[in-house]
Amino acid sequence: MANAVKIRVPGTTANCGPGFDAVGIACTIYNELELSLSNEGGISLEVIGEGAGAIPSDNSNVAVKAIKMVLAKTGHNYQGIQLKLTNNIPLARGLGSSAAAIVGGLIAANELTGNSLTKENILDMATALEGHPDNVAPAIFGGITISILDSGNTQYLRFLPPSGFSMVVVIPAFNLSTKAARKVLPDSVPFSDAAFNVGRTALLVGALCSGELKLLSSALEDKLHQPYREKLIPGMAQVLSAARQAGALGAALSGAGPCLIAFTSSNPEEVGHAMVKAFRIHNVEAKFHILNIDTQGAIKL
Ligand SMILES: Nc1ncnc2c1ncn2[C@@H]1O[C@H](COP(=O)(O)OP(=O)(O)OP(=O)(O)O)[C@@H](O)[C@H]1O
Ligand SMILES: N[C@@H](CCO)C(=O)O
Repeated sequence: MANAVKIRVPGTTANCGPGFDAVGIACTIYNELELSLSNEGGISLEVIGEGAGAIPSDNSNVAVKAIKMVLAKTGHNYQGIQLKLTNNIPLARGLGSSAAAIVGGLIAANELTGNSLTKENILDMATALEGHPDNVAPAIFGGITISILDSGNTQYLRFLPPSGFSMVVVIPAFNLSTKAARKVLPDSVPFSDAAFNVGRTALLVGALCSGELKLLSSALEDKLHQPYREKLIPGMAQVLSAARQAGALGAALSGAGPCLIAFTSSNPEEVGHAMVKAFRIHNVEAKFHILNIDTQGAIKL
């Protein structure tokens, strides 16, 4: 058996309202991925926690795809891939579970093959596997990231806000795959909706950079994806409104959903309970986590 490595990767909330496919925040909820590579044998997988019994143990596993991508790129021919996943990030809920698996797989395989890839190489590879950079960038670098694809390369900016806030993530008891949540999006949008989002996204980044958090109320508004995804999440508008009424600075869909996220600087418990109650009125059971910004990104343990 070749040496083994353990990587911890944060969950992430993407879009943050208007910043579709571009803005993401690393959150203090973590998965751990332990990898061993050997010359013989196939794929073996142990999953503890979220996704146990549901995550595939063959080549369709996104962590395995990521590991194989590194092996191919670095010219290694290991046949044995032994994986142990300890998962806290719920699957297909909008907290970047697939990004965490991809980033964990890429970084672990890079560690075991001589660390020849830079974090920027890892970001490009992760974006190629995930399809968009907004979850993988904060999972790698921590903090808040703005990331875009430019001629096949991922450009990113990472920063931390000057003043802290809590994120209340409400997790309903049903899955929604990103694939399904992207299918409901239109091919084109009215010019006025695009302009609406350009302004809100600029305001969002400015508010987060400057600490002018009271601007989040308007800065989290979106017309590019949330209105189309609302039909997939019973009670979404009412839950977001309940968060604001309970004192949140603003609220939005987390990633592709179905989690909803509220940003608050004072009373996260109250906001969480109000959101869960609003979901229950629509016959959706839910629980909430109070998360902060993870500043480290993926690390070797
Ligand atoms: N720890 C894991 N190991 C391997 N595969 C995983 C793991 N976690 C999630 N996946 C795969 O990723 C899929 C979920 O990805 P999807 O993009 O739909 O949701 P998400 O990443 O949780 O949400 P979002 O992208 O909206 O934040 C799962 O169905 C599973 O196939
Ligand atoms: N930007 C992505 C995030 C989910 O992976 C989306 O909204 O589809």
